[in-house]
Order: sequence, then structure tokens, then C-alpha cells
Amino acid sequence: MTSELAVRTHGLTKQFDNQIAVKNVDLQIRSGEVFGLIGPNGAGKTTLIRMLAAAEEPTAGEIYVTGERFLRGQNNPDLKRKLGYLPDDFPLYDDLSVWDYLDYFARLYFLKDPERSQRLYEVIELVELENKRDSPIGTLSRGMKQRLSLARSIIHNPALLLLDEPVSGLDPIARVQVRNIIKSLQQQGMTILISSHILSDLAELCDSIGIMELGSLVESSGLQDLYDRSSQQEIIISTLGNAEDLQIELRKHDLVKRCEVLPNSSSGANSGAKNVAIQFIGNSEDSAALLRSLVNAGIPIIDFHRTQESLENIFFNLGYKQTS
Ligand SMILES: Nc1ncnc2c1ncn2[C@@H]1O[C@H](COP(=O)(O)OP(=O)(O)OP(=O)(O)O)[C@@H](O)[C@H]1O
Repeated sequence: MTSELAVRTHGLTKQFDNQIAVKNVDLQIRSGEVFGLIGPNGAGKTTLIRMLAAAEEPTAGEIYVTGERFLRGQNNPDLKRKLGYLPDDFPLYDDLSVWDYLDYFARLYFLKDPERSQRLYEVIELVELENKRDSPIGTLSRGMKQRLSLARSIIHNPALLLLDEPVSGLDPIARVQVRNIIKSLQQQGMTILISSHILSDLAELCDSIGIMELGSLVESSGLQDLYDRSSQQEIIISTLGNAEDLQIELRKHDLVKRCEVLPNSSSGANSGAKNVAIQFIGNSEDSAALLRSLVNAGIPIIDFHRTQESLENIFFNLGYKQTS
């Protein structure tokens, strides 16, 4: 991943009549990262994505994609070629076959044979629709249709892929398939912005998270940074010594907020060990420093296990409303 920015917006604003849908958004997405956009219904996610996709003209502000500025009121063809966009309601044509549908869009991007056919084979393999290549779209399951839409949005190998609710309405297996495709695309170097109400999916996929509320981007940071800042971590520490010695050492640390000796486990690899659960408010480096100091104090640690709060809990802890 490079530190170059794939997306940069400055003061991006969209007003519909009396309604400000997106308010003064400064967004930065690094090249090669998967950026998750979350927020309650009506927060402005779709409007923001539509402006980035050049499907909606901003009322004010600027958009740069891979350093190139969108010019207001112009067609920006070169810039649009860098973008792939999967809206949440893109129409499919039931009578067309998978191949003909993708071929149609490949031609719109002026892909010429033999590269065009090669690209079609490539994306059909990526979205695992090889055995449906000649099937009419109307006969595909919902999950297959969504994978086909994803294939359509990347047919021209865009630098930036914008996905608006790509897993909504899909069953768990279909969601995993879409997630795996997104991971493959990231490995190929694509930058991906994805909005979703399914925070567990985003937690698995994203490098960074942006939170929108009432049109504003109220949070934008690396996922790990968000966890470090916002989550109340629990750490389970197991010692071969006695629990009191461990507790005495733990109480010397300001970042340890609660300390509780757990009942002994009578089976498993750690049977006989004493387990202590602590509430810890530090980041990853702080927990590494805590472990180091316990070892240096001569406590015979055999396990030190951080549990991570879910992204959903963090979202609620930050005071935001239900997302779906
Ligand atoms: N074309 C439009 N005309 C008028 N108002 C609009 C239009 N599009 C969106 N809005 C309003 O802008 C606000 C933001 O809507 P948007 O669809 O961007 O939110 P969202 O975060 O994507 O919501 P959801 O999670 O429900 O998809 C809402 O109040 C919506 O009613």
C-alpha cells in the first residue's frame, strides 16, 4: 500500500432543495486501501458515493481522484475511466447472458479483442460465474446477480471501486463470496470504498473506517486506530505463579482499570494456571509494554490474550445511532 491518496475531497457539499445531504466533507482515502463508510439511514453515504462516482454534481467543494481534479460541469472522461461504481439498485437485463452483458459494458469502455475477451474470462473467473457464462441473467440467484454486477463495475479495471451496500439482502454465504472478491481486488491493487450496514463485514475487510452522521463525516481513521481509541479491551492473563502477585503488579499500571481473578480451569493446556481478566484502556503498544513489564517483574506468564470489542459496539459506544 502506498501513502498516495486515491481520493481527496475538500469541503464537499450537496444540497437538495432545503435538505443538506452532505456537509463540508473532507475525505481522504489512501491508494490500495479498503475504506468502509458507515452511518445511520439518511446520513449521506449514498449521496457522497454518487458525487465521487460523478453521478451527482456537488453543490460545493472539490474532488480529486488519484490526484486529478473533477472539473465541475464537464464530462471528465479520463477520470471516469478510473472509477468503477456499483450502486445499490443497478438494473440487470434478464434476457441477456452473463457473457453478453459483460461484453456490452466492455465495449462501452472501448475494450478491443483479444483483450476484451481475455478480460471477460478474467472477471467471470474472479466472480466464480464460469458455469453460468451462457445463462440468461434472469435465471441467476440473487448472490450470482450481485457478483455479476460487481464484475460489470470492474470490467475496465478501475483504480477506484465504489460499492454502495454491495451485500445488502444477501445470505451469509453470498456475503462471504462478495467479501472474498473484494479482498482479491484489493490484492490486485484496487482502492475500494464500501458502504454497508453490516459492520462485521466491514470489520473484516477494511483498513479504514469513516462514520457519517447528518451529512457530516464525523470520524475517519484507520480501523486499528479506531479500535485502540474507542474500544474497551479486555485482556486475559494466565500465570503459573499465584494470582495475588500478578494483581499487585497490574495495580501499578494506570491503564489497567479493572482486575478480576477468574475461576480456575480444570482442563485444557492451561489447567493449573491462574487467570486474571483486566479492563485495559491502552493501545497495542501499551499492551505490549504491559506484557513486557510483567515478564520483567518475574511473573511466569504463559498466556496474554487481548479480546477485541466489535465494530458495532464501538459504533454504539461513540454515541451513534443504530445503522439499520
Ligand atoms: N435526490 C434527492 N432529492 C432530495 N433529497 C435527497 C435526494 N437524495 C438524497 N436525499 C436526502 O439526502 C439525505 C441523505 O440521503 P442518502 O441516501 O445519501 O443517505 P444514506 O446514508 O445513503 O442512507 P441509507 O443508509 O438509507 O442508504 C436524506 O435525507 C435523503 O432524503
